[in-house]
Amino acid sequence: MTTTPFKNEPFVDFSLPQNDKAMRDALAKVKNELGKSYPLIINGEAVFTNETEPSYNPANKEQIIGTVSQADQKLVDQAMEAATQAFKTWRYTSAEVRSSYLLKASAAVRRRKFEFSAWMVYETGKSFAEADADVAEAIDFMEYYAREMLRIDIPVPLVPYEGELNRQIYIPLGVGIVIPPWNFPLAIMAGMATSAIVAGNTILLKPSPNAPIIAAKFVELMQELGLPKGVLNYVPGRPETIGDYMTGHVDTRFISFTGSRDVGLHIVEHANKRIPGQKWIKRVIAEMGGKDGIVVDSDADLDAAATAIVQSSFGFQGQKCSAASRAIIHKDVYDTVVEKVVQLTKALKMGNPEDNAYVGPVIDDKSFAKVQRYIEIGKTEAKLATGGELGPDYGYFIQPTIFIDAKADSRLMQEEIFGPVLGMMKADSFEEAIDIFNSTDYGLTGSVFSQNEEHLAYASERMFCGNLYFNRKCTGALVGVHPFGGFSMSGTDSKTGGPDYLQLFMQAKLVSEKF
Ligand SMILES: NC(=O)c1ccc[n+]([C@@H]2O[C@H](COP(=O)([O-])OP(=O)(O)OC[C@H]3O[C@@H](n4cnc5c(N)ncnc54)[C@H](O)[C@@H]3O)[C@@H](O)[C@H]2O)c1
Ligand SMILES: N[C@@H](CCC=O)C(=O)O
Repeated sequence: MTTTPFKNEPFVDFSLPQNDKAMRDALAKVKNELGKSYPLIINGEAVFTNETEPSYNPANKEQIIGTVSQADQKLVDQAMEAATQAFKTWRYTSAEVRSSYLLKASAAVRRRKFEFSAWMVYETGKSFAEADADVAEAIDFMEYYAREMLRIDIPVPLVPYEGELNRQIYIPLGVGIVIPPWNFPLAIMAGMATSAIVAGNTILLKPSPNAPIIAAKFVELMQELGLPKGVLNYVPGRPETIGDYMTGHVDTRFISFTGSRDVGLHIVEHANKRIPGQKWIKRVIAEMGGKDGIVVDSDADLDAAATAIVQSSFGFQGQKCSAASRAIIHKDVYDTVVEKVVQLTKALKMGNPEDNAYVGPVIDDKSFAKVQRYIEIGKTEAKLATGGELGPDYGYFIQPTIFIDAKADSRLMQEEIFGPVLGMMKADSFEEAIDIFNSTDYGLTGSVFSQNEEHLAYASERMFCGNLYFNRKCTGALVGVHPFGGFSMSGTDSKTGGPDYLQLFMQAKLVSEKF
């Protein structure tokens, strides 16, 4: 199958009236669809259960986006059986056919991009631009992985050996459990689901309880495309009811998880217990938290640095694993950078994502309480420079908050908050700034603003993070361009959107023919 070369999906320019109108029309259309009930999808069939869970709009706590049926362990077994049966044929389906489903899906999402963005505005409180970037990334993942599967399907050249024909091929693993987070509810969910299935596996997709409707809409789309039944099973359910059951299931061959450090570590530990009758070591791909930072050198472009700090810290209310929750500034420019960052932050508009406000709500009551706890902790560890107050009480709104004169080993600067809270501190030297950056358990993203080539070379070698950016923000990796994943407690460095990713869901087989 020939395809055009991969290129990233362009972002929508909402400053153009026609795009702004298209988005608002999509919001109106989706608003009329709020409140529906969504079933499990097992073996291509809709399964409604008595147990259901509502998904709420974080910007309007009373508004129900939809209610979702909930799987119990019996239904997980049914889904596991469906996936196991489907694997028997899907595994031998050609790479071209498997890839074609992803190309059709990306085209369908592209046609409906405003609609999918509208679902994210309602279900997760994303601004227009953040929702569009999520949709664009979902399209990119599918376009990229479709092409990657075709590339991997061509055996790599081995050392020639007289009288033998040898080739190394990649074959799928089996039935996987795909467990995405809520914060990139289409992009990461779709990327995780389609990478596993294009590699020839079949899956049980357990969506986040905070974003099950968007996942349901995506699964509907895959079904409309005719994806064979049993390949993608939609199995929402309470983690405490089915989480360990799924990841500890004897028929589970691999787990693709993206989420918090604690849950990721729990899954790694739980999946490593061999179940009687289990014929393999479960493979776990886990992408976890971050405590990312931006280092500003004494010779940096201070306006560019300040803008990048604010974008990286408060885009989507700081609810990104890549978000800059730390700014580490050379002492010579500290006061100037603090002043610029505080000024830019005070200018950010908080409001309803439906009105395209830049700062929307945090995702739910638990996050709302957690961020407030860290603001109180921050007040004991550093100096509050701006923010710290709550927004309108019809949603989970918290002002973008900045603490200055923070200490490297404080909780504020060590623990993932996952909200609109930034800690700023000064470093006596560039080298000390790099040491401070490296002083957490995480290693996901980081940026350096400097015009000193030697310092950039030093950072390239010494800054310990999976995604290191020079003179730009530390969020917004592009599929194929910035393979994404981190070290230490940020996960297994799976590098989503990169040339090594699909092989994580496959195993290499050597075929040797003597003639
Ligand atoms: N490294 C990355 O690429 C990346 C990307 C996005 C988010 N994240 C991280 O994810 C976190 C935010 O997402 P979240 O709140 O959804 O994380 P979370 O860990 O609370 O949940 C992630 C997923 O795990 C499920 N889950 C929870 N307990 C489980 C269990 N015992 N067994 C099976 N599944 C279980 C949840 O239902 C959800 O689907 C942050 O820490 C963020 O840094 C990391
Ligand atoms: N890949 C995204 C972050 C995903 C985690 O939340 C970025 O690069 O900003």
